[in-house]
Amino acid sequence: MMIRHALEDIDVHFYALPIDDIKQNPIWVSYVTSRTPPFDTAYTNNPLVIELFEEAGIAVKQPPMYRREQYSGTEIRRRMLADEDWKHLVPDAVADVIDEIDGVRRLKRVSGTDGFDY
Ligand SMILES: Nc1ncnc2c1ncn2[C@@H]1O[C@H](COP(=O)(O)OP(=O)(O)OP(=O)(O)O)[C@@H](O)[C@H]1O
Ligand SMILES: NC(=O)c1ccc[n+]([C@@H]2O[C@H](COP(=O)(O)O)[C@@H](O)[C@H]2O)c1
Repeated sequence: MMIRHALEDIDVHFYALPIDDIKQNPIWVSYVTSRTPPFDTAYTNNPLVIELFEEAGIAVKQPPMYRREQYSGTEIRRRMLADEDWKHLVPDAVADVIDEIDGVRRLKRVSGTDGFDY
């Protein structure tokens, strides 16, 4: 929903296909291609995904990282947990969805533990 809203706002036409993590690397590329229209290039920076697609003979392109120190899911979640500013790091549509679903409170709740801090 967040990706869809953000891309609609900048008039990018696309469709998203949900693909499960099947946790079986040897058949993962076959699983992906069985659920997608034909494609000749995969775009990713994920080392495992690069390896699996290249092994299967599918071309991979790696988009250059842009201001990675701040445009990072890990960094944005850290800011949410620390009550620091984060909305300027995501598209407006994404911030709206996170607000609508009370996302920061939910993140704080699921980041807790049921044990001691050692
Ligand atoms: N700053 C960035 N510039 C360009 N591409 C990026 C950037 N951050 C993530 N990507 C790419 O977007 C895709 C999705 O990345 P992902 O969802 O793992 O984001 P992430 O910020 O790495 O999240 P997390 O910190 O939770 O691992 C990957 O192909 C990744 O390489
Ligand atoms: N065996 C598997 O289920 C398997 C293998 C490789 C990647 N994946 C998933 O595919 C996705 C790849 O996304 P990115 O290329 O955007 O990192 C990730 O969610 C990753 O966990 C799953």
